[in-house]
Amino acid sequence: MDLKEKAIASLKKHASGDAFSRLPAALPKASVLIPLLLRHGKLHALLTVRSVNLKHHAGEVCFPGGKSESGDTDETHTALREAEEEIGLPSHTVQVICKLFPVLNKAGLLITPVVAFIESSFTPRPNADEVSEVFTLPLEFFTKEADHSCYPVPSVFGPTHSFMYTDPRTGHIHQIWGLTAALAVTVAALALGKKPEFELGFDLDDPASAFRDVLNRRLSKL
Ligand SMILES: CC(C)(COP(=O)(O)O)[C@@H](O)C(=O)NCCC(=O)NCCSC(=O)CC(=O)O
Ligand SMILES: Nc1ncnc2c1ncn2[C@@H]1O[C@H](COP(=O)(O)O)[C@@H](OP(=O)(O)O)[C@H]1O
Ligand SMILES: [Mg+2]
Repeated sequence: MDLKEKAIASLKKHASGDAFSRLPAALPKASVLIPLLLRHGKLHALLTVRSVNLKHHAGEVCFPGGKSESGDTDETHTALREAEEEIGLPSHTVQVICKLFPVLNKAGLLITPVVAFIESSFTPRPNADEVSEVFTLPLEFFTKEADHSCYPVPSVFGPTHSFMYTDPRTGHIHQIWGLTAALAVTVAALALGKKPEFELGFDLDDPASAFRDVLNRRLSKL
């Protein structure tokens, strides 16, 4: 099996399917697309920098995504629609792999991560109202200790991870932290089948249990 097939097989083992479809319907929902691509023979992930003019998370690094709208058929539809709106990613060129476990953010938004492969040749067309920059980086970056730090402040699960990534293409230094870092670390560990050099915070063989526990704990406090 090649790198991409291995990643797909490994990610599919952790697909949440519709296991979370019976959660309280009233919870506001959002989706993020975690776009993976092959570049120079390695798995990469695509991230965006949010416009500084946005009301929430201005200037922060995040995956393409956003809130569910009434016309969306499901969480995957939301992720693909948002990615098309934000970075001009044509939905028909995206190979959706799976949905992962949803996470509840601090604002009480239930966020479903949708993992997908996009074409290596994709050229982003950022919508300047929402996205100021798009960049890709090797997925294995999120398994290394070198540019990683950890704060003892609870995030989605375990402590808050933070990474400083210097994009060799632009020289820009990006901080990737909190929710986005937690998702990136998870997908890197699952897709590469590799424990990070730092404490992951959950069992790589059974991440679903850890995510379910965290979600139930958060839901019980609502
Ligand atoms: C997917 C969102 C939650 C909603 O999309 P929208 O704002 O409508 O485009 C998006 O805001 C998002 O991905 N936010 C997180 C960005 C991030 O990871 N920032 C750094 C850490 S903040 C954090 O982790 C706190 C939290 O959200 O619980
Ligand atoms: N055309 C537009 N111009 C400016 N802001 C927009 C916009 N379309 C959406 N937004 C804002 O962009 C943010 C992300 O939207 P989405 O959920 O569609 O990704 C939201 O703001 P907030 O930062 O207040 O959440 C939303 O109000
Ligand atoms: Mg958005």
